[in-house]
Amino acid sequence: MATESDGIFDEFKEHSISEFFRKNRHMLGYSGKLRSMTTIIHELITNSLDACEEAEILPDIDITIKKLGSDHYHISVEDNGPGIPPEFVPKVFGKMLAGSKMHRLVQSRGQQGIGAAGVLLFAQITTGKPLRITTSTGDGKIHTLDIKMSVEKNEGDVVNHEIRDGVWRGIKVEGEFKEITYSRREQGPFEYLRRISLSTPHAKIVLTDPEETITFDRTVEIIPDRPEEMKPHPYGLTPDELLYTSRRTEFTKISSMLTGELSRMTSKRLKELQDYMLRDKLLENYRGSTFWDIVVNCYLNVNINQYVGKDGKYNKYVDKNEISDIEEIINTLPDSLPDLKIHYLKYIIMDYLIGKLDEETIKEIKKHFKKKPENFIEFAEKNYLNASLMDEFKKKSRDITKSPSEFVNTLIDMAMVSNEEKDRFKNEIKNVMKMNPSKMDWKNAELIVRVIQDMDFMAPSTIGLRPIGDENIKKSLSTLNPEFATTLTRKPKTYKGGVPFAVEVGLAYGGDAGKMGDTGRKMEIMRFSNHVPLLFDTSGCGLTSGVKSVNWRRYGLRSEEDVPLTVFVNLISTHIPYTSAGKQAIACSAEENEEIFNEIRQALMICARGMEKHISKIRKEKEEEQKRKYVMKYAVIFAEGLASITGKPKEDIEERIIELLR
Ligand SMILES: Nc1ncnc2c1ncn2[C@@H]1O[C@H](COP(=O)(O)OP(=O)(O)OP(=O)(O)O)[C@@H](O)[C@H]1O
Repeated sequence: MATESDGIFDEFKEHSISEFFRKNRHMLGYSGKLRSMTTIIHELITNSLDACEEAEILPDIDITIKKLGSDHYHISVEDNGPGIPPEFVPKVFGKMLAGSKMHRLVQSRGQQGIGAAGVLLFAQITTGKPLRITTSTGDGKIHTLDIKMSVEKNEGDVVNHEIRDGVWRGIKVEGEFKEITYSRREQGPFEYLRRISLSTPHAKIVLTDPEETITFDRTVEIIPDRPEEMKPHPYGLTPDELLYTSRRTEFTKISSMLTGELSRMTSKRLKELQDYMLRDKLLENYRGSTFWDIVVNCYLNVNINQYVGKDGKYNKYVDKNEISDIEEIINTLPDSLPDLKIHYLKYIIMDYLIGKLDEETIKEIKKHFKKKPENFIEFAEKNYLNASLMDEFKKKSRDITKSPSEFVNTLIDMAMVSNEEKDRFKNEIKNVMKMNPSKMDWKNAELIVRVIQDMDFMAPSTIGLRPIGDENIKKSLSTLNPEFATTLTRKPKTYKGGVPFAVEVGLAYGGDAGKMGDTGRKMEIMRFSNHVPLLFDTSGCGLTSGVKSVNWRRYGLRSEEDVPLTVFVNLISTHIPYTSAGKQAIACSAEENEEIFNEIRQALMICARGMEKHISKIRKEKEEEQKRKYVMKYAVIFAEGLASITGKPKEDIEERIIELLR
């Protein structure tokens, strides 16, 4: 019998990631002729800078752009980095989602493993030609490989491979591209390289464009320390990530995987983690029953369900006669229990009931319990619990007994949990910890992640982050010849539980700062992420919304339109939350990522205060100058008058008046 799905599924096919991007090249930034040109340069130069940074080499990068036809160019980018071993070249340039950076928590310009292969794909789909890669790791052999991409397989094919002897180290990528154009306009390679040289002052970049050779020389001779790799912080962990790690780790036990793969997870913390797991497993065991039921059935052994509705909430008023019931219940508490724990239990009973009692009754209760510790009634009045559900109890018990082992002991003391039960759960947890990580299941991953949230960990390490630094940003901004410049590098913080980031900002006011607009110079926002300039998708970027959220008028600017101001913002992180694979906008607006957004605002507002002082000082000086000029005009007339009255020389009087005014 024919079904509706017949026919539809005849067309069902699987596609490779390369096929996807062949059809959706705009997602990688290949849309529009100028943008495509800038994207090629961006992908290749950021790879060169990353490689040099990692190998601690001062980067020397040569870029040549030759025009072959109206939208047809030959581009070559050569670096003096560590080079790529020839066997990796087809993978780097012919395979998407392959690289050395995606799985590491290290601050780098690249993070996806798509860029280089994207360049090859673009050359191939616009000219049909391979990309030529010359590489040497400095071992005396220079390899030249022509690579094409087998799109269906997402693999690189070596079309030609030549080897010669020679002393050289680095990578040269050459290729022909169509559907691109070159211009020195704002979003072109020239401006991109100008900005990258501002944010990477230790790099020397030589651009030979169709007109001339321009050198963006290094302003700093020191190689910055290489960013350090950081392990993920427990707070940022999700069950899915934990499972993912457990399938890839080289550790053979879950316990050693946790201490080995996570930061701040010491063996002491690991022990604590197991205590928390025990607590949660015990509580989990009682899930579904109300606290009241547990208290009544397991501990007090008095049926008091009459006070509790099906939803676990108290459902009727307690009358005066029932007060004696409460007293009776409390009197049934075994004497053997430590005082503190008896009181704790009483609080909860009281909390529960008092929530529904009127003034009169409360007075009555107070009278009944007046022999008890003073803080008892006070506590019950202040903190009454309306809900007696298990979760509420859990929350409260966590607050009261911070330590999970203390809590478990309380449950045992209260006879709510037996020692055998505790040992059974404890063994279960021990076995989980001893298990091979490949055996970890979703349930255990979820339990571990949940209890981690209740634990105290030191904040994630941020030592691996490498800012551009105040001095370097100032040096860069000085190329704009501003009247005033200020910079600020904020202390590193973390977002989404554990990803380290830091914000750096700079303001340059006056001189060549700002960019030409219709009404003169206007505010210019220079966005950077991990030192890489972002030239496109300005309005969709959280860095822009951070800058725009500042009320600049409050800081002495008359408007944003007619001001010579350049705002420099660099976000550094081990993982930049880009909005797309094209990596030109960051998801860090107020709604998307409050932590980053607030840091940008804070940093800008601090810098803006300095700028405001400068602007008001300049304004004041101008006003005074104006006043002085005005008074001087009258000083001449005044001197003339005085000279005719006193008979003294006019010049002498004039001189004295000017002196006086000064
Ligand atoms: N010039 C180079 N020198 C040395 N290694 C390089 C160079 N270019 C690329 N690589 C290596 O090739 C890998 C893949 O590069 P690719 O540009 O595809 O991705 P990525 O830089 O890791 O991330 P993204 O896609 O975000 O740019 C890099 O991770 C790096 O290991």
